[in-house]
Amino acid sequence: MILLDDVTLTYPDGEARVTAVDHVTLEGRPGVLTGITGPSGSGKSSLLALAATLVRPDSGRVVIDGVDASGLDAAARTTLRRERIGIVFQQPQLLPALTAREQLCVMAELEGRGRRARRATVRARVDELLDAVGLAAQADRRPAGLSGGQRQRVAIARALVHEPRVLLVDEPTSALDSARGAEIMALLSRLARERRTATLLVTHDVAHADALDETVNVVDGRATSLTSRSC
Ligand SMILES: Nc1ncnc2c1ncn2[C@@H]1O[C@H](COP(=O)(O)OP(=O)(O)OP(=O)(O)O)[C@@H](O)[C@H]1O
Repeated sequence: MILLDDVTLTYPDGEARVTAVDHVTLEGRPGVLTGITGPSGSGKSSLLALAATLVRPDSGRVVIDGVDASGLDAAARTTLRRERIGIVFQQPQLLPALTAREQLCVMAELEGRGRRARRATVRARVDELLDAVGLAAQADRRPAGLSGGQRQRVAIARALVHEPRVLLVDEPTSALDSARGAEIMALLSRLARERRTATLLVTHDVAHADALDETVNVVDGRATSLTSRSC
């Protein structure tokens, strides 16, 4: 679970400061895909950066799985991030020389799982994830041999290698046509449900709102409305 509790974030702007996030409270619960929508400049990316513990709020708390990240130093926040948070960026950012399977294995090694777990265990986990994102047949392909949607699927699987409790996704459909975009949104919805990951997803694209369980609309740094599919 992730809770942004009454968070405010400002940036320096000449002699003054610009308020990017203004007293926002937002919760991501296990198994729930929560969308963050709003116009350009409204503060969506800043909210995601707060959730990722990449920046500290000026006020308010960011609580991840019961741990208040706002009180931690940079090293402890990095550990928290590496253990409990997965991030999918707008562009998949894959390494050109590595196959889909290797992209995930490298991440498993970086996260220390390669040392702790037997190689065969890591390989089984990586293959299970590639299967879960529909890429079992493409596991040995490099990024150049994959479509844009397939590359984004690799990035999603890679973000889940260390079994994070929280998944943060930034505009995952912006480089895809609407059919591929809808497939990625359906995949993220299914993964959130099946893996019980609290998923926060920034999107401009209202066309994909159906896949979201909840939507927080942000305008001028403030959360103006919350819609829930279950209501
Ligand atoms: N590093 C920064 N320094 C100064 N101001 C910033 C910085 N990052 C964002 N801002 C300002 O904070 C506000 C919110 O920006 P943010 O990028 O979070 O919005 P956004 O909704 O993600 O926009 P977009 O959809 O265009 O990516 C804007 O006024 C922006 O200009």
